Amino acid sequence: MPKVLISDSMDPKAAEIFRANGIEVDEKPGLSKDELKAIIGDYDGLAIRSATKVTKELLEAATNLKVVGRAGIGVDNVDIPAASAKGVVVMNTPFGNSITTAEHAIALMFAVARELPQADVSTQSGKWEKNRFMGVELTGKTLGLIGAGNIGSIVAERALGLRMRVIAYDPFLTPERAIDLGVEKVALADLLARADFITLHTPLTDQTRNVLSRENLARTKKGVRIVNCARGGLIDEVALKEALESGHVAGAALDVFVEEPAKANPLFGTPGFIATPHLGASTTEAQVNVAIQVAEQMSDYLMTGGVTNALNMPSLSAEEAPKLKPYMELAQQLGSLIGQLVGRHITNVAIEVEGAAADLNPKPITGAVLAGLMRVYSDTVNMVNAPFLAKARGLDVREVRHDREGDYHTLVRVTANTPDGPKSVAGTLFGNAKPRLVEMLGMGIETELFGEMIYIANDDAPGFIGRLGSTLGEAAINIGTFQLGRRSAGGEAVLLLSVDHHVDRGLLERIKALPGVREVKPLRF
Ligand SMILES: NC(=O)c1ccc[n+]([C@@H]2O[C@H](COP(=O)([O-])OP(=O)(O)OC[C@H]3O[C@@H](n4cnc5c(N)ncnc54)[C@H](O)[C@@H]3O)[C@@H](O)[C@H]2O)c1
Ligand SMILES: O=C(O)[C@H](O)COP(=O)(O)O
Repeated sequence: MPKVLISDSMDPKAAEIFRANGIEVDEKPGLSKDELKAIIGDYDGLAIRSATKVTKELLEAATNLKVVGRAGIGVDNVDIPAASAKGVVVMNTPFGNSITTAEHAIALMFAVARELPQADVSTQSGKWEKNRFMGVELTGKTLGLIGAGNIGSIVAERALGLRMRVIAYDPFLTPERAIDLGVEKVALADLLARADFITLHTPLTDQTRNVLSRENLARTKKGVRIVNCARGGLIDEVALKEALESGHVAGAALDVFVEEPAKANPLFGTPGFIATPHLGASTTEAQVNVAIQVAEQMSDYLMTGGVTNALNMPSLSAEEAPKLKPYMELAQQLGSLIGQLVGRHITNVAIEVEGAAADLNPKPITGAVLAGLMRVYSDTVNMVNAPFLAKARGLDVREVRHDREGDYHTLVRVTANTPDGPKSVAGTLFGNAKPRLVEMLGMGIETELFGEMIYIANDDAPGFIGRLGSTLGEAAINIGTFQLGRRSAGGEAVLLLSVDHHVDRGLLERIKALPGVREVKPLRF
């Protein structure tokens, strides 16, 4: 039974769903880094929010981990390249808390426009500072959105309802989408110069880090008010403090900080500054949404292989997964066979599908071929890390889909280009379920690929099979299956035999020494 650890506080619905899916679950929010590292090896899945840091070091200790599920959007607390290299799927719930976070941004915009938190503290301390708190209206003001994705779009819609004018800087926003949203797409410099309010809704990346840098803050309109419900690190906090103190920035409301938990921060105590402790997603509705989604997605993956909202693997729905499963098994076997036949000499690989296979999502098939192929480099390779490993090795991968149907109702062919020319293997499914090799190096041969096998290329000549049988018999090696393919009578032939025992180097040398043998390789599936 797979085991999942929930290491951040999460709605109880998550644990209920894991249990209902037959998954054992432990809820241990608030563990220290070392405590988490000490137990992570026991778990197949890790469900987190933003507090748990999934570092390379933690992943190294996570010897059984298959999936990290983020109940929320931002995954900057997960080392995705390290997870991918380890073959761990990372998934998030990209929509579950968008409305809630957009509402928090709007709430902070009002709060900063009318200094609501400051007025609350003053009033409750017995002062009646009616003249101190002179705010501004939102109506008619220009709101500058930096990032117009899921959350930014909802903020835009709400702001238009408040009769604001909305301009947006987002290099990936298409002109059509901007028209749909009712926003004006602008360059960053234009946004900085024109916005009365700026709200940030981008992930933290190398391109967005410090997007409100000291220089860019200086380019903003005097009296601008700034809201950040996206990520700390998008704004230079020290420069923002100075801009608030000088009065260039009239107010700023931040939900997120460079360092979290933000127990101390240069901005704390600065006039015009409002802080919330990363509450953007903290509503009952959003937390129920993301808990349900993450538990369902992780359960699908652990129990059926279905993949939804993964950041390092193509999606595979729970409906597709059972249909694709035998294909992935076949694809992995073909990749493994070609890898074992040609070793590390492959420069590029083509994965062709025809017949029924051509109607399927090709990505999982490609991933499975690469997972088999890349075994020549690493024993720990799987569908998640194989494409990354292939890329790192400079392997060029091509997917080809044929509409034609050949001799088989469904076929997957893998062709590797090597310095000795192209080498290919092909397989089908018997009864839509059982993988079978049907072609090898241009010759028809029909066999299952399993356990320990021996591949022999030889000259098709009388007496060879008898001599091979005797050689194996003398070594007490029992033959399980025996399949022969040949290009033409008396020409080049291939043999694939499964054996019940491990074949040592000495025996392989004796087979190689038999008359007519061109090549011998042990295979393992
Ligand atoms: N405070 C919270 O509790 C909270 C809650 C939810 C999400 N978030 C954060 O909000 C952010 C946005 O979430 P989302 O769901 O809208 O994400 P999204 O992926 O839907 O949208 C992000 C947008 O940023 C744009 N973008 C990317 N690079 C950019 C750049 N260099 N300049 C300008 N725009 C750029 C993208 O094109 C995209 O449209 C994420 O960082 C997420 O982690 C915070
Ligand atoms: O990216 C997100 O989804 C938010 O930052 C929410 O973070 P949280 O789950 O820690 O509240």
